[in-house]
Amino acid sequence: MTTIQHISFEDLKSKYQTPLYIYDEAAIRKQCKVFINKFRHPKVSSNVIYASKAFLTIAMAQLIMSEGLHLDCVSQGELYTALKAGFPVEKIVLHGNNKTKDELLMALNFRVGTIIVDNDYEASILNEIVNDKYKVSVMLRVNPGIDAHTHKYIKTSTLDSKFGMSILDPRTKETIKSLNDNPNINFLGTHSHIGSQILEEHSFYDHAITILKFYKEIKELYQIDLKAVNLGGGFGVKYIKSDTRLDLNKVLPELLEIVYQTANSLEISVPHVYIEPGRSIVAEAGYTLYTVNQIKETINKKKYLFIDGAMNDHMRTALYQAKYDAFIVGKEDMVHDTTYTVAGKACESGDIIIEDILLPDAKPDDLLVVRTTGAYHYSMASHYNRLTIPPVIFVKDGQSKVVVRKESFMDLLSHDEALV
Ligand SMILES: Cc1ncc(COP(=O)(O)O)c(C=O)c1O
Ligand SMILES: N[C@@H](CCCC[NH3+])C(=O)O
Repeated sequence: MTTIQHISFEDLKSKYQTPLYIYDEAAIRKQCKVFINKFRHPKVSSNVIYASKAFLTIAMAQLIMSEGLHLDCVSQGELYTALKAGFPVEKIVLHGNNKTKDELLMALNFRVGTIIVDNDYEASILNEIVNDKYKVSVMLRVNPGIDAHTHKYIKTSTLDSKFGMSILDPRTKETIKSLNDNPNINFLGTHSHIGSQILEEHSFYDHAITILKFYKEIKELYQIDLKAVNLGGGFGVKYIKSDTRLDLNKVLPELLEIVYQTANSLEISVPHVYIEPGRSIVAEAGYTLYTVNQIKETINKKKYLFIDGAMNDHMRTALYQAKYDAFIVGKEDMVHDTTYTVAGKACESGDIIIEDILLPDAKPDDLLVVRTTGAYHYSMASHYNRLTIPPVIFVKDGQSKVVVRKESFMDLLSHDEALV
């Protein structure tokens, strides 16, 4: 792979320098279409909401809008980006486990489509501030206690999780009742998300069944037939060759079929189903292009390949010990017989991009492309050591377009105030 969308990595380097986040726009669009076309069922209505935390810029919000997905925002910043992009407000879902009253008011003022309430305290604030001028749709985030097989930092559904209210907690049902009874709220149902980068399809099915059983309890207790269910995201992607990609063509329709069958057998209404994928829309469409700066061998013969980026633009290895695949441009067909640890410029021993990867013999000025960096890379980037955050480009049909321009040192200083 020496080109991407018919453009060579060398040309991208000459035009934009490195490090550089590159998105294959066609690949993102293709993935959106997979979700839109496969998350369908003749008897179940459904929508796909893109979880913007994975990667959001104005251009990305516009892409998502043009593909017809809804948008999940978890902060005022994400919400503001979406609104600036012209995203239809009724298709925006506001999340967050720790929303301030200001955030809730902002959501109400802008008439955001749906607010997902995290807990009973937040529900009490919302119950107070809604009014009869605008009947907002609301869901409650619940925690079904599904132990998904993924890194502990990206599990979200254990009983002591900071997100949502446990379905085993009696206060959860009371909160649902209070929201449902509020005449200024259109209470839709529950939201739950079992974690991220889940590669076992059964976790998704068990999740749906558990939630629908909870819906049955709500119906029996309060005679409330909940209208909708949001089953979150978490669809795993392929980072390295040994990962088996989740088969979305199978999982997405199957999930709706399971909702349909389970609702019927429990004798509850079949709810409208939302899902909220983030990573699976963008991860594999993204690449980070670096230039090899130095190669260093330790006394123990460990070989470091120092690139011109850092953990700042690639946080997931330091944070989750995530594994990545990479290649050296123009050397893809050479023998891969040297083990390198790819590391960056940050002043941290944990500043590792890839630990132990087999590559061909590398030289300074080689271009290194790290694959599958489209999700939670740009969005988690930092300015540690006052490094600038790389620009972001979209490529498609031989054309490249800057969607986030290169930061300058002046940008870095733009919020500083001098002492004297
Ligand atoms: C509430 C919620 N929805 C959606 C997502 C998106 O998850 P993913 O990027 O794994 O699809 C997350 C992140 O884990 C989340 O916390
Ligand atoms: N940031 C995480 C996933 C986000 C989880 C959101 N609840 C990652 O990079 O894998």
